[in-house]
Amino acid sequence: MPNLVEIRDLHFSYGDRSILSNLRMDFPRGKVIAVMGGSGCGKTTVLRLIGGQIRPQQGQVSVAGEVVHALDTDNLYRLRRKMGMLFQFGALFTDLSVFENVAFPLREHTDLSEELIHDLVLMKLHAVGLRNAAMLKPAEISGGMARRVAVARAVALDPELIMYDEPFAGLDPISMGVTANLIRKLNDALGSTSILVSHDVHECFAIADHVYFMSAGKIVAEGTPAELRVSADPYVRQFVNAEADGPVPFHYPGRSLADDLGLGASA
Ligand SMILES: Nc1ncnc2c1ncn2[C@@H]1O[C@H](COP(=O)(O)OP(=O)(O)OP(=O)(O)O)[C@@H](O)[C@H]1O
Repeated sequence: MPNLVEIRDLHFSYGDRSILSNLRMDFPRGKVIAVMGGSGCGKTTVLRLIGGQIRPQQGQVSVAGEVVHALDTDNLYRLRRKMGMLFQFGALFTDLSVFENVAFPLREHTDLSEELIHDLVLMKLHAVGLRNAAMLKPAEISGGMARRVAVARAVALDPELIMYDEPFAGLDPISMGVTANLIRKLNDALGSTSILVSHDVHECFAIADHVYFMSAGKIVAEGTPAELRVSADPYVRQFVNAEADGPVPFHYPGRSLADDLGLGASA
């Protein structure tokens, strides 16, 4: 099957508040796919559905041919071992060294010997350029370096699927570029599939094979970065050009300013 992850006819709500509706997405093997959209449009919710942390009310998510929410707990854990996740802000365990942070998933999910864990951790840290920082604590490294450690931890188990939730948030432009290149390089070196949730048009367009744009829980546009750069779609234009107003309004919906100022219909 060419797609590692497939989402079909997916509906999800928190209580009676609809978050995602009628979602259809493909994540082909070996590719880096970006999921972009404004705050609160449901991007993280998509990642949580893929990881099986929450269940859809309708439709399905399949990963490597298995329907995620149809699995029992043991099989869900087995499937999750194929997934690496970099959480928003890539939080590290502050009281563990860089080495121990990357070793953590290996200790949690495998019975590998201490010697093998040592070598695997150093190889992952080498891949992100931080082998020589192994013994430092998170407080002793920069924010950009910390993000690279979080990337090394996300790929510690050589996952088939790597999910990055806002990997560029809070980084300076140079660290952003470094992190983006790393995501692409690791995806290709490991032969994995990466899903990149982000607001950052520049970095996503630089490394993604395919981009989905979401708004209010729906896919409103998709394509390769090259296609989207020349798209006339107003939503894509607004997002790519970072315009305050467009199909996504700047103002929270409600009464007009004239009404609030008591200026009446003539104003
Ligand atoms: N546990 C929850 N209970 C109720 N509503 C929630 C819960 N988690 C998220 N939401 C709501 O679901 C919507 C989608 O959230 P989600 O985190 O998927 O958005 P997002 O696109 O990832 O946003 P951001 O880019 O700001 O992280 C938001 O309106 C949020 O308030």
